[in-house]
Amino acid sequence: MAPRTYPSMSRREVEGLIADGRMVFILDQYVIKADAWAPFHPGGDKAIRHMIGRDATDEVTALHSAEAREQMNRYRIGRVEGIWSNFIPPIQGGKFRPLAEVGPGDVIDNGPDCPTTSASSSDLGSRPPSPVFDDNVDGLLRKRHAPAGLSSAASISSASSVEPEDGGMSFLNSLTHEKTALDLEKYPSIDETTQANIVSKYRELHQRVKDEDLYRCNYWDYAIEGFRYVLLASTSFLFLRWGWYGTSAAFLGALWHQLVFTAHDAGHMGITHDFHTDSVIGIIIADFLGGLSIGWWKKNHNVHHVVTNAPEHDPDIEHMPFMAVSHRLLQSLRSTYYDHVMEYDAVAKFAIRVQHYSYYVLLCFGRLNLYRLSWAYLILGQGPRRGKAWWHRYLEITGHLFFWTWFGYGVLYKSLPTNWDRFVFFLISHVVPMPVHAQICLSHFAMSTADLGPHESFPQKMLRTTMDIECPAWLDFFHGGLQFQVIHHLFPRIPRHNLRRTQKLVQDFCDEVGIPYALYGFVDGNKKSRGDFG
Ligand code: HEM
Repeated sequence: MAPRTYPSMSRREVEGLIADGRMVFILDQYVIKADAWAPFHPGGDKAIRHMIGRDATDEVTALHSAEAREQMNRYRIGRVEGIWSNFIPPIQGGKFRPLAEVGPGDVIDNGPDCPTTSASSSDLGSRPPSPVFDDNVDGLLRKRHAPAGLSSAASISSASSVEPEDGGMSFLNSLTHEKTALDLEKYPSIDETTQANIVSKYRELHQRVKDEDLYRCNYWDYAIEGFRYVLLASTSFLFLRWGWYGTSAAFLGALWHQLVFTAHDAGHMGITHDFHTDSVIGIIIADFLGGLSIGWWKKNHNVHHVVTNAPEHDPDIEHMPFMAVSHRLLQSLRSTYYDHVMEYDAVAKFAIRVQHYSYYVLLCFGRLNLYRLSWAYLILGQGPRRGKAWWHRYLEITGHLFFWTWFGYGVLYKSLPTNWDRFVFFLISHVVPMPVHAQICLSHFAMSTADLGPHESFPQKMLRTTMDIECPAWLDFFHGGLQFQVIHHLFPRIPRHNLRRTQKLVQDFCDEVGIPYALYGFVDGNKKSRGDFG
């Protein structure tokens, strides 16, 4: 059968479709209209919404299987010529003109009516109502220098006396501009040619990753993980039997800490690469064994991967009123993920003032917050109700009933003699996995939260907003792949045990295109995240 041809579409025509409410993005020079598919999309609609009006080729390639990519061809409606100049998606505040608004004398072409050369002040002027450039909030609190070789996006200035009340707004805005300027200075220019070159080298890198077979999962590595899990579970069980309740709880906590890593791999389809198989693995580990919802996690995490470290869009850095990792959160931003305003109220003012002390304490109770979010997700049916993932919710609910039967009834109620023992067991088992929360925060909290505009390429943004942790290979099991967060963000479906090999290729890529690669020791990374050591 002759391949189907598609009409060439101008940028203005695409704009008109988006103004009419269509979910349109660019993929491999084709215009994709995803409206009909969105209700069935396992990745949810928000991930797609953040790509509207953009060339989503690299994001889509990173997050999908070859079969899903193939499936997208069905939604082609046209093609575009040359380098696509990204719009700011409507969900991020972009404004679009309906085609009807064009008068007879107006030229409709694919020209760059969006600035493409740099995030200049005129670019700022055309942006959504809230300012969008910034750096970390600890910039408000203390002064430190980034280690040599690392972007000064992460370096911080001092202004501990700042009170960002209404009168502080202009200060916050000027800080935003200042931090953005720093990023623009330290990272390659976001002009069209430079970014196109980075994209082209990134695609070559991806080809090298495939040529070196780095997507192939070595199941033996997971057999070793499985052996570790069984060892931790049996040790916990034996100590429970012997009446060593605290020790038993600690081993159970250690098991949960380790299990999260494999749930993360499965959530990204990074084990078998089969959507259903990896989903079931994820549900068994997260829901049946851990009492958490992998569906909630995926919904949250998918958005995090497409808008990493954007204060108003990325749920992974939205922890108001308890913590703020960007000064922009000190102005009651509206979260597009949660669809509500993250108030900078009296509670937030107090909590954020002491966040460098409360940080680790809050992390100790991170798991309790995950229960809350998981239940809300399952009870309110926030997951996909149609499409290939419709049944996940029911399996997850079964998983939660199973979890509370073995843990709530079997361990806490039946095996422990007193309420005090129950309380201590619960506390220890839930605090011991705390390092996983620190490991998750570590990758992003100290990195830039600036928005350099719609023309920054996917690879540059991932490298600017994410850091890796240096550790010896024998400690990889403890970090569970999260130490290679940069590599993971560039290629989320690569199996965890291949990330160390991929790191070398990424370092060469960074050297070639001149993007700093943020690599810290575990302690230094923590100092940066917490922000006031040293
Ligand atoms: C018509 C367009 C699209 C189609 C047909 C489509 C299809 C799919 C399919 C079949 C999956 C299941 C996993 C797989 O087999 O790879 C999936 C997952 C996913 N998609 Fe899309 N997709 C589209 C657009 C997008 C866009 C624009 C984004 C944003 C970058 C996106 C983000 C995701 C994410 C994050 C997942 C992972 C979901 C999970 O495993 O829970 N998709 N998509």
